[in-house]
Amino acid sequence: MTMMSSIAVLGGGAWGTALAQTCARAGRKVMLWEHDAGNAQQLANARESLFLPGVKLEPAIQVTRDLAEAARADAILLVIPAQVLRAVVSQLAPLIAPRTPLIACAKGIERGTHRFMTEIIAECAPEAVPAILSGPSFAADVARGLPTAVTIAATDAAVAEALAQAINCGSFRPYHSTDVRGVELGGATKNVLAIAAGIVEGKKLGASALAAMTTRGFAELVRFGKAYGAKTETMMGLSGLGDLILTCGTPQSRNFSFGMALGKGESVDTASHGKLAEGAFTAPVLLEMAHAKNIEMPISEAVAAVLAGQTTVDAAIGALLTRPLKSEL
Ligand SMILES: NC(=O)C1=CN([C@@H]2O[C@H](COP(=O)(O)OP(=O)(O)OC[C@H]3O[C@@H](n4cnc5c(N)ncnc54)[C@H](OP(=O)(O)O)[C@@H]3O)[C@@H](O)[C@H]2O)C=CC1
Ligand SMILES: O=C(CO)COP(=O)(O)O
Repeated sequence: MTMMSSIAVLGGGAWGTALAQTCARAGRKVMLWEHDAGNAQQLANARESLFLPGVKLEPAIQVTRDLAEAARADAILLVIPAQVLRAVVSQLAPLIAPRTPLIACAKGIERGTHRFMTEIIAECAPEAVPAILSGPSFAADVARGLPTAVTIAATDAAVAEALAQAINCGSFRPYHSTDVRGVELGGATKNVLAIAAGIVEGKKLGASALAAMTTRGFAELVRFGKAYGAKTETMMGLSGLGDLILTCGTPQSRNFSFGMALGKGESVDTASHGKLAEGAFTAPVLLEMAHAKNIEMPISEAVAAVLAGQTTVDAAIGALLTRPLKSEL
């Protein structure tokens, strides 16, 4: 694979801005594409994203609203919410050169179709090379250059390795992998579990309950992953267990803080406080996919039921605690 000297980042939200910073620090020529006029203006003039206030863009980052300009890059990071990925990749597909790597950075599964992020890329841009970036990494930490490790996966090992090289900058350390499904599935699933962990915190159920929830949540992630083709080692790595530990442990996670608000009695409609909590979108589709393969996921099921208004937080906790006793394994 040839050297990737230019990288486009689609999405000037929190994570897109942080990844643009990283790519610039890695010495790449960076084009940051933002669809919203107000945020694009803020990025270009104030050199700050509305989603990541206080972080000044590296001078090497150019901002554009022209998708065709961004499409000329050697590799493109797709840093937009999971549910809009299809629309953006469909617009992008006719503009890119064949074999351009398109790296999904969203953590979700498409509602309605049950498609993982790289499946959407393969469908909408068949000439591109799909890849996925995921792992324990808060945008605010990465943007400030704090040490972070993530995983980047593509089916071709050489592509994954070249992408990892291209975005590696001292503090931001990407491991490479060919287990695409394992990497994308971990990130999507842990967001739902982080909502459950936040509920535990919001209800003040204690540190022991939080550890139990996180561990039994990981058991659900592994069951789901095995059924959908993930490697066990991947689920035990950065994009699975690593990200689960991160987002189940701090209100810095938007999914966790969404759950915390629910646990404190806020309504589903207001609990996100206007921030993106991907797990809320993933929960119902995760459950449909679990049911399709008869996989038991009681914690995820409880989150989905609370979000759909089918049960209350208290009733869901009571139901989880009174399930019949069973073998741990
Ligand atoms: N923040 C983080 O720490 C991390 C986030 N992620 C993942 O990255 C993904 C993006 O998250 P994040 O950047 O934090 O979210 P933000 O809400 O901060 O930003 C989302 C960005 O996507 C844009 N967007 C929304 N709809 C569209 C659309 N239809 N077309 C084009 N752009 C659109 C938004 O623009 P606007 O709203 O102005 O329309 C905004 O610029 C999520 O899947 C998240 O799970 C992964 C790792 C870390
Ligand atoms: O995925 C993340 C960190 O790895 C970000 O988590 P939140 O989307 O919950 O903030």
